Amino acid sequence: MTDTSAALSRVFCAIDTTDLDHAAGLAGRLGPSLGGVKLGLEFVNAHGPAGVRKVAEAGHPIFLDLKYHDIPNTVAGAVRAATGTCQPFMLNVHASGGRAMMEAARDAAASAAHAAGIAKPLVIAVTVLTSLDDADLTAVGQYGPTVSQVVRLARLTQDCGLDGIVCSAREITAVRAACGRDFKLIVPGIRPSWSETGDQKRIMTPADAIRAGADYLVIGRPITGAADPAEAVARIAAEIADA
Ligand SMILES: O=C(O)c1cc(=O)[nH]c(=O)n1[C@@H]1O[C@H](COP(=O)(O)O)[C@@H](O)[C@H]1O
Repeated sequence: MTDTSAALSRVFCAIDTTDLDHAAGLAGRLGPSLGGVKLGLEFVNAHGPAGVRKVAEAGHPIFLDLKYHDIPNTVAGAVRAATGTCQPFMLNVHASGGRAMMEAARDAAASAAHAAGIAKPLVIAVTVLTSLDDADLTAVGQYGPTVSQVVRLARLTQDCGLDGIVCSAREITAVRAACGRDFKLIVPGIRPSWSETGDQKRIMTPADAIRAGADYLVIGRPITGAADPAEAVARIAAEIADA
């Protein structure tokens, strides 16, 4: 990849904050080529759908990251409500919520988007959080290397008719082999060599993750915690463009 605009279009910036003005201002400063903005539990619990709509005024597609994990009826209701009020480009559930829950989420997103006359959001499923490693999985009773659990949940997600998954860059090759090229892979746990790891355990650099086959990278603190977030984004785009 040689074009920095194309590189930037693969990046969703995770804006995890309770400060509405900061979030909206940051979204406006990150440039029109940015793939999108991810808003999650911290921001949405503080500001709700009205806050999401405010940040969306910057013009970026919104990844609504609320990681739904509940009984099918409850998740369907949440997805229906969120699709109408937040009009996200993409939203997520936990794959470990199971088949009926994922199918309910898929159908709710489609029917709510149809009713609102908007495009159906991509519905994706989180496999194994990037903050977990093999030992953490074993501690919660899930044995076997993390990659096996990710591939198992990726196959189930695809079989339920969802659009893709969230996984770490380390599982991309195995998931591509199992699920093919068209299944969307959204990849957090991205750490440029110049950034701090923090609570993430399964990490990779932006360039290596794109090289491995990620569709979108989700990057938060390396951008939002930088002295100059726009400069950090430009640096990441240049690294990806060189990949
Ligand atoms: O679904 C997600 O977005 C997600 C899944 C996952 O396995 N790991 C993960 O880090 N995320 C989110 O991706 C973002 C990563 O942020 P940073 O660690 O600051 O780059 C956070 O907002 C997380 O909530």
